[in-house]
Amino acid sequence: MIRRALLDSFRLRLAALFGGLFLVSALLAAVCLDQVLSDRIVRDQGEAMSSLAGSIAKAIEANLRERHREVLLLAQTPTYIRAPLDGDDLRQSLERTKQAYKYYAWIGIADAQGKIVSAAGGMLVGQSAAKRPWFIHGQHAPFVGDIHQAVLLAKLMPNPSPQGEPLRFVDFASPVYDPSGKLRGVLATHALWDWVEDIIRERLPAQSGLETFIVDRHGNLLSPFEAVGKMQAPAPMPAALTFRLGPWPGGGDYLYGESRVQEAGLGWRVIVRQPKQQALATLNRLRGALMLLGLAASALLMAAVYRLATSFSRPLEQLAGTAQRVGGGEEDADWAIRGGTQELRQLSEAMRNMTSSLLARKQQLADVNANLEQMVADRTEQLRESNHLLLRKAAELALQARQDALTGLHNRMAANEQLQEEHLRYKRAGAPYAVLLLDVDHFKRVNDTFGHDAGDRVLRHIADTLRDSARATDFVARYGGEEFLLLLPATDAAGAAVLAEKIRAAVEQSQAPDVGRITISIGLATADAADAQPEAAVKRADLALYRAKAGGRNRVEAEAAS
Ligand SMILES: Nc1nc2c(ncn2[C@@H]2O[C@H](COP(=O)(O)OP(=O)(O)OP(=O)(O)O)[C@@H](O)[C@H]2O)c(=O)[nH]1
Repeated sequence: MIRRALLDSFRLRLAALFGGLFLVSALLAAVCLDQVLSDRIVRDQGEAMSSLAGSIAKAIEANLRERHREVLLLAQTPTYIRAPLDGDDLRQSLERTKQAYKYYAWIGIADAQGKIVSAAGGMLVGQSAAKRPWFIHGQHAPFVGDIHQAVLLAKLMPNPSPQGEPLRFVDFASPVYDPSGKLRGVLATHALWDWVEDIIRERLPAQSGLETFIVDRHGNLLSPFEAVGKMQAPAPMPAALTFRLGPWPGGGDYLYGESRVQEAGLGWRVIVRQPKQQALATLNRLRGALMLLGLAASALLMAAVYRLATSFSRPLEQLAGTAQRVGGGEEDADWAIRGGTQELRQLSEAMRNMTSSLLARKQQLADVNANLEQMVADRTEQLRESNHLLLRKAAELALQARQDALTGLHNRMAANEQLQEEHLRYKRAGAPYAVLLLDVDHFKRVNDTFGHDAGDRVLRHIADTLRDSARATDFVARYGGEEFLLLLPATDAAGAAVLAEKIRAAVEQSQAPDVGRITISIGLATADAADAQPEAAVKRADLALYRAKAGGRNRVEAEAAS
């Protein structure tokens, strides 16, 4: 998750992209540079080695030339031309010459037959040099002999070399003539090979890692001694070349420079070599330095890009944070950003405007919603009131439907419903009920005599009287025309008869409006277990009423006993 978050970061991605690109560029540049530098370094190193070889060759040449000239000049001095060859003058000259140059191992003179007649330190005097090359060639012309091991001198000279290196010499010889030009003898010196070694040492520090070889014209190694006879020298380079990078006979790759010793026709070559690996060490170091430089520069660039990207991304993060706060309900969040480019400031301004616009619309919507809610509440209240009114009206209507308009008593429909209820209660609980059916006597005459309105008033008077006489639990209804019904719950026939008589008497004794005295007839019946419907009791009460009418009116008549 953390890694994903890191990779998701704008600044890290940008820094990695630029750092990576730079690193790849640096690597490509390093590869190209490597090729160029590699050629350049090989050339410089090769030329340096060639130059070193040249410097050594020149020093050898100069020395050879000097020794050669010294012998030549000595042979032309008067002492050598005129003095006896075995005389003191000549011997002293030989001694002085030997002492003047430390590498002279031997200096002496042989007569025309090759017999050594004088020498510094008296060495080899009396011995024959007739077969020595220096004598053979030196009779005719100045001679410089190739390096050779001591033949005659070896037995006479101590060898200081701890490695057992034999004494080796380079011979210089010159013919000695008398004033008439006749050969008197041959003057010769044997110079120790050490002078060559010293020249090399002077020019080549021991720790340089460079090796120097001297090769004769036959390709044989002359120096160093350890390599003589064990190592082969590479073939001479073409004149156009001064150095070469390649295999060395016998193994290994080397960079080596070569120079020829031009003096005395010896045909020596001086070769300075270095293992290829070592020669290219500078390149390797340079390569490492370049890599390090590339890496360091990449890291620096990444840091710089990271800083730059941070300055770009921080305002964006600020905007994202503000957007989150606005989303979370902080409507007055500040959209201002610190720093950033013109485009980011434009974005910030646009976000601020968009938020303001959205918030204004949200407020409008809230207002509309609030109005709507108020409207719904108002409508609901109106509906509730209408409903209430409707229910009240319905109740009133229901009441009216069961009320007699003239007397205010229950009407026939209400009486029938009440009878049904009471009959069910009777069936269920066994509580008996009684029914009184009342009819105004000769009511037609009232109407006829006093008018219909007076008749109505009489009916209202009788209703009042019934209301006053009956118990609160009794049900009084106008059953039709001038006929009334009383339903008496929990009342037996005797109780009902008492009430009926009380009512009858009350009506008779009352003064009806306009009319004065008025009477009523009453039929009485009680519920019977055999009654399937309450109408049966009403029917029986009606029969009793009929009998009361027939019996003379103003009386109570109970149902006939069954
Ligand atoms: N004023 C008035 N008269 C009514 C009303 N209902 C019925 N009547 C009258 O009551 C009279 C009933 O007369 P009848 O049925 O002949 O009986 P009666 O005259 O009372 O005679 P008996 O019942 O035999 O004593 C009729 O003339 C009806 O018009 C009413 O609401 N108001």
